[in-house]
Amino acid sequence: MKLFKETINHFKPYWKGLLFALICSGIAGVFTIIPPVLTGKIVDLILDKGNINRLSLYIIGIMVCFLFKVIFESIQEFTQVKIGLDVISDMQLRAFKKLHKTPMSFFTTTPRGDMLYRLTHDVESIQNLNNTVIPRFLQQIIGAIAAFVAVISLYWPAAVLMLIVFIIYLIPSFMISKKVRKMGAIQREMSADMYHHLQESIESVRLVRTFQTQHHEMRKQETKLANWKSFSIRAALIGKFNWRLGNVFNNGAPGVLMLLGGFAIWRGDISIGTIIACLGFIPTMFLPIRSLAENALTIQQAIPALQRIYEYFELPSEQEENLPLIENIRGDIEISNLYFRYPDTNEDVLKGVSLNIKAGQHIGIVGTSGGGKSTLIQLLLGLYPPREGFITIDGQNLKEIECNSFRRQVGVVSQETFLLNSTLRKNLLYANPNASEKELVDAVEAAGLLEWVHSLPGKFETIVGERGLKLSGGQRQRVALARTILRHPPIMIFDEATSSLDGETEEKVQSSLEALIPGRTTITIAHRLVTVKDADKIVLLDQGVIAEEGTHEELLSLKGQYYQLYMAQYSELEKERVG
Ligand SMILES: Nc1ncnc2c1ncn2[C@@H]1O[C@H](COP(=O)(O)OP(=O)(O)OP(=O)(O)O)[C@@H](O)[C@H]1O
Repeated sequence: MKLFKETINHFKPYWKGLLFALICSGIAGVFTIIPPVLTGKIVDLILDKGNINRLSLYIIGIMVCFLFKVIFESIQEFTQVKIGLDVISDMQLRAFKKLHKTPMSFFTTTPRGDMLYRLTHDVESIQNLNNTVIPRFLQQIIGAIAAFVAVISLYWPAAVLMLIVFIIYLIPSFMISKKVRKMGAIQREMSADMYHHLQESIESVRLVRTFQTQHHEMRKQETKLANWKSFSIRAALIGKFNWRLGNVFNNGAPGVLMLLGGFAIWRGDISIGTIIACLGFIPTMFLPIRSLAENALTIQQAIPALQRIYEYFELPSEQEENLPLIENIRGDIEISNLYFRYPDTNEDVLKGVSLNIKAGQHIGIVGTSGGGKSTLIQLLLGLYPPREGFITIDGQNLKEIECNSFRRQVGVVSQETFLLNSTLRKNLLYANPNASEKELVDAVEAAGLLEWVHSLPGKFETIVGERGLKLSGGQRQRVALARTILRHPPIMIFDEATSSLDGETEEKVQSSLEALIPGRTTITIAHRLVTVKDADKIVLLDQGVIAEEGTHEELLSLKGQYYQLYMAQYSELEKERVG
């Protein structure tokens, strides 16, 4: 019922077009019932040896009716297919928008294959239903109603008899359809699971080859395929049985009608022409159920697909709508008594973290692996809400402002740089499509990439990413850096931005970064302490707690964890210096 209501809501904006389609279908229905009536009249005319001139008139009448039927049915079908496609596009866009608003926790707990399957295969099966079954079904239903009305007016007992046959067929057909629908839902879940496994295997091909787990992956896919196949065969068999049942009733109905009709003719209640006209209506009356049975699989696939798409409409949103925007931020950040644990876990990753960052300050965050550094940044970006505590930006609680308006003013460079399968220019301008050519060149120069770009045959138009030029780790990070520069963000975050670079490249990128820092609030996460040595304040995060805090010199003089780490990383260097 909910499914039905939701679907109706999607069609509401297109009610005018639907009404037009319905009118066309009604007109086509009228042209459907005239030919069998005329056929009956022709039979009676021939048997009574009546006026032969009327015979040609009736035949022309039948031909004209068929012509108009086809014209109106085509207009109706086209209108409905168009509306259906509009509705499907709306649905897909709504699901897509919802995904972009949903909390990050959804992405960490939902397989990517499942999301893609819903937005592609599920939408496709709804499309199949829309393009082929629904427009014809409307014609068939209207045709069947018109035929039923015509039979009532010709010889009502025939109409009652057809109704009884119809109901007898509907009961088993309904029960089988219910079963097929349930099976259809399971079948789609199985397909989505296979799709997810395929996608994961392809994405992790390097890992699979390195660990030589091809056989394991293949066996897994084979088992999934075998289960899916045997289940699909059962579903198809049951679906086909429904269709055969429809055929039995469709072919048996004329026999029953002829029995009743023959008796009525013998008693002189009706003419032979009348019963022939009634017989002519049987295929039209049975067409909707036959086509339902024939398209059972398409329908049964589309219903769970619709359900699966609708599930996405109900996903929670990251934030409520219409929160105030934050513009032109200065960059004051206050993190107060932050507690956080990831969804579906029961241990806090951050345990009472407090940190005050003044606009324009450079803060370094260091600490042991798994200490919660990246998590803190994710919370700062509003990607996860804290369990306790709060974060303010220029004095405004992050929870109470539209996070996207804040994120637009933050530049993040992390270890992972995602490149679009497009030109270098498009990849760079992704952060700021309105940047001028000069800004683009300046940003690339600041990131130390200009020389490299000029050495490329296609310069800025070189395709990079998935199917283009493969960039080294250092080049990728510098592209990410240039992107951030193009955005002129008042807040910048570097999360291990230089960790995958060799010493010489790191130095170059580091000096590019340092040139950007003055005047902006900057947070640098680093394992190599030398990266944050010059920061205004360094925070050592250990197991979700700020263990030490101060400048490089202050922390060294504490002779605590920072000192230990520093000595471990640079003891050789220090020894040399002291020596
Ligand atoms: N999506 C997640 N779901 C559950 N736990 C997570 C998730 N992401 C991280 N964690 C856990 O949270 C803890 C902190 O991780 P985080 O990535 O913040 O540490 P980090 O200090 O940045 O580590 P590293 O220096 O190794 O990058 C770790 O114990 C990690 O296992």
